[in-house]
Amino acid sequence: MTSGDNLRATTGADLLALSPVIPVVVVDDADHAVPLAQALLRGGVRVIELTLRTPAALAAIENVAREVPEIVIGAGTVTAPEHAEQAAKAGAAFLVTPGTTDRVLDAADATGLPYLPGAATVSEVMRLAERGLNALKFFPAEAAGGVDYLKSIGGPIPHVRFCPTGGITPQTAPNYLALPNVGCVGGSWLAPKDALNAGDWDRIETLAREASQLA
Ligand SMILES: O=C(O)C(=O)C[C@H](O)[C@H](O)COP(=O)(O)O
Repeated sequence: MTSGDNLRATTGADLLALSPVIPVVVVDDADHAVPLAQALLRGGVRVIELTLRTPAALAAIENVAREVPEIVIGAGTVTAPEHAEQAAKAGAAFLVTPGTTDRVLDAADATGLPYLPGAATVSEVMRLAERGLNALKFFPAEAAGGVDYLKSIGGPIPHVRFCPTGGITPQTAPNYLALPNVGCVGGSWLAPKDALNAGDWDRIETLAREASQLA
């Protein structure tokens, strides 16, 4: 990973080091993506995960990759093999999956991009580690057992590190970030739907600034 304006991630471990919080964003309007990315950057957050949950997502990724090169743009909600290729074509610099299947992993590998595969159980974590994947998304973090669960995984499997995501808040994030096997957390709270729809970029900048200072 390099720093400054060329901040990039080449491995899963790099992805965990980009920011204390990876904003997980659902965009309904591709035109929101560029001002959103700019607001996150002003707030000190240099990474964004745009979920492939909406028809606007791929165009949104394309817009950010083209117009805001200073931010590291990733595609989330990669739940099918074809999503990986589509996201890479749109300009995504990394991929995130909520869970894993062999076909999705193969497709993610084929893009050559770094990615965070999702896992929620010890066996899933072990299977991914066998494949050499040691930087994972822990999803759904709160529902699957939260901080205590992750702490327990760190006993037998200390070399795997996580980006827990799902149900995390600005209040609970520091508890996760204090664990040695957590590199960052993911959260949608940085880009609330009402702020996006209202074009309230100042609010998003403020939320980003607060998140970037969590450690
Ligand atoms: O879409 C995906 O790929 C997911 O895996 C789910 C998201 O990461 C969470 O929905 C974000 O969770 P919240 O911060 O609780 O809103």
